[in-house]
Amino acid sequence: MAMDIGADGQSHKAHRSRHSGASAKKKTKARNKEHNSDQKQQNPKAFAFRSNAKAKRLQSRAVEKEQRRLHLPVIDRSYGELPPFVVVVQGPPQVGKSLLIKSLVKHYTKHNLPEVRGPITIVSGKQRRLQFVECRNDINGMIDAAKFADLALLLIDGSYGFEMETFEFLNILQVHGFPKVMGVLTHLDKFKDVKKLKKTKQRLKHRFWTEIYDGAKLFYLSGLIHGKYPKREVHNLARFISVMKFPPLSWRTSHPYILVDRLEDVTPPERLQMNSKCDRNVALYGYLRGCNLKKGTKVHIAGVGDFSLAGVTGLSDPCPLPSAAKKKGLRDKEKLFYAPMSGLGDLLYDKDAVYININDHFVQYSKVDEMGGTTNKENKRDVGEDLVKSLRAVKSPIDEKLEKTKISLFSHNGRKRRKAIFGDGVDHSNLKSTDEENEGDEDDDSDNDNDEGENDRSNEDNESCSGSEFSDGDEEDLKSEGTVHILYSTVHM
Ligand SMILES: Nc1nc2c(ncn2[C@@H]2O[C@H](COP(=O)(O)OP(=O)(O)OP(=O)(O)O)[C@@H](O)[C@H]2O)c(=O)[nH]1
Repeated sequence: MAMDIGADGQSHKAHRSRHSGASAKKKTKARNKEHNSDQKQQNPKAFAFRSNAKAKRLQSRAVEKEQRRLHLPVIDRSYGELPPFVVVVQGPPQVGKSLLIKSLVKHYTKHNLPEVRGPITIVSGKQRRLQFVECRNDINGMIDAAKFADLALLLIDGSYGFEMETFEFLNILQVHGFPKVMGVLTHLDKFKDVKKLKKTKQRLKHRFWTEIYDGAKLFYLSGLIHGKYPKREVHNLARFISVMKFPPLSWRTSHPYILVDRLEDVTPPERLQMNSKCDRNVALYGYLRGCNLKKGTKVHIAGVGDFSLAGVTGLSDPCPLPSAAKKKGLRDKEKLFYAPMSGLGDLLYDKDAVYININDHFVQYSKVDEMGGTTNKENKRDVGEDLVKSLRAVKSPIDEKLEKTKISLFSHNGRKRRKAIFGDGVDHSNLKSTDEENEGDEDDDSDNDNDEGENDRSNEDNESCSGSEFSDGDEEDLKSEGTVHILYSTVHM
């Protein structure tokens, strides 16, 4: 035993640490803990990873970085306003493709789409336009869609599971550069059991991931509300599409291609009359993507064949991006759309005409009383109203009527009456004699009779020549006299 002897001569016992008992145990525990933690904090990076998932993530990131370094950077050659991105909606029959496009169009434009036909272009943001296309369910339709899709929305019937169409389309996408893909599960309202629904969602998600890649986005549409997808879910899906990035696909950036959203047969009618099976001239309209298209290059029209271009013309943008960049978001006025094949907005463009479709219940005519006058105060007939009414009741087109018309240059009767009526609704027959003018007054009455529903031939003629004042009797007279009829049916709107 050691003994210290102090200056005062007293001896002190050295401290003996306790080896047993509660306090000894406590101390040993604390010492061990300290020792362990010291070891842990020694440069943890120098040793193996601690979290499995984290290591996996780090590794895949490192590989990705390495791959990016090995590849040439993708150069986006596009300049100016980008053409709309194409969103292809694909899925087996009756899965809800049309309904989804209608819901998305309604979300973006606040307009109801009567039917989905051809590409539908909409302005979805200040810098972005989208073109929705429904993918046909045959192999050719899928191949075509894979060629122009920037994003493919794969619709899957959740209550049924994956179907062949989805796998086929995925395989086709593989060989076309694989654009962005997003899955959408529908018909989930058919599950009554919540547990089963949850399990099915999980199962389908993992199946989807094995087909595409781990973490591929799968969207759930829980069911229908008043025959439409819930607004909140459509809104979320639309947000995803709006912020999605579309990296350029290398083959596409080096080849010009057009998704045709309108076509028009511009073959001269005379050529058609001579031979109904003659070669046609067709004008195709659409946004040019990829690179520049030159006149004279050969083009391939999917499903039709190879052709040489007769000409290329730059047209004004039918669905331009909003110009002012002041406010955040889009004002309602700027939410534009263009869907010439679907009849959205009841507006249809043609090369030389614009057709406006107005539903019957929006059109109101003032009533015509039995005496032929209108019931309004001034007792005047509106020229425009007559014009529209006569056009609505036309039973055969003008070319058919012209075919039936006979022209004789010399009249037997010296007292003939000429009337040249033009489609602008104005009677140009100012050369009438006085007695003819009197007859004209009578004509007014008989014309009104026609309006009340007489369906004889002269009535048809009257209607076609838009604003004519001929009565039945007069028409017969004219025929027998062989007067030349000049009919123009141009309508200025
Ligand atoms: N219960 C239920 N019905 C749905 C759902 N989605 C779509 N439908 C219905 O399924 C039917 C078919 O919808 P469409 O949008 O015409 O399907 P589609 O894929 O365009 O059909 P095709 O053009 O024939 O291939 C419609 O009657 C929809 O109301 C859903 O999530 N739940």
